[in-house]
Amino acid sequence: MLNDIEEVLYDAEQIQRKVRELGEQLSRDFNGRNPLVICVLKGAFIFMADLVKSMSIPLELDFMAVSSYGVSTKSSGVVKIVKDLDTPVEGRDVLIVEDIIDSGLTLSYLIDVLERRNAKSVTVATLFDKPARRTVELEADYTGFTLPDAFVVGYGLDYAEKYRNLPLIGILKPEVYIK
Ligand SMILES: O=P(O)(O)OC[C@H]1O[C@H](OP(=O)(O)OP(=O)(O)O)[C@H](O)[C@@H]1O
Ligand code: HPA
Ligand SMILES: [Mg+2]
Repeated sequence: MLNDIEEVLYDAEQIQRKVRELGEQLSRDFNGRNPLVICVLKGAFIFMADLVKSMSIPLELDFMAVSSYGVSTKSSGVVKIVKDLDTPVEGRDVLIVEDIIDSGLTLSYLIDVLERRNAKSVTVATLFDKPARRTVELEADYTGFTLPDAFVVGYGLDYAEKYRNLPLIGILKPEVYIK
């Protein structure tokens, strides 16, 4: 798997340190609000698991699966809800946990859905951000790392469902996806 990585951007230790900082910050900011923390599957599953372990306040979890990339390094532009939440969001302080914001299409769609369901507040925490690729204007409230304009994998992020289990984040060699 590591043979397919062109460059490691952040190793496991750097990621763990950042996730801990974000968790501590979120614990301070959401203290007393019992947030509904939403994991955007599949990509965010590792970040979510590590993040909530660093959050020392009462909170609830739920999961939503959306997909727009398929077997491609470019967004199809069509965001599909593959699995919806089990919990009503009306009146709740919602914290969306994302692995990466790239074009911004996934997140702008999700924010819209949650606002239409009358969430009390919608806050976004993303571990990675690729601002150079944005097609809709959008910024996260909490960001771990800003990345260059390259297709990355690891720490939950995939190419064609592979590499999610790498503990680091790295740039995928273009020859893996350019045939
Ligand atoms: O800002 P965007 O251009 O919308 O890209 C970001 C989204 O794309 C990826 O999900 P993907 O659709 O690949 O599904 P996955 O999480 O199951 O891999 C990633 O996990 C984000 O949710
Ligand atoms: O760079 C990326 N890698 C993996 N999945 C993604 N989804 C959006 N951008 C990316
Ligand atoms: Mg994906």
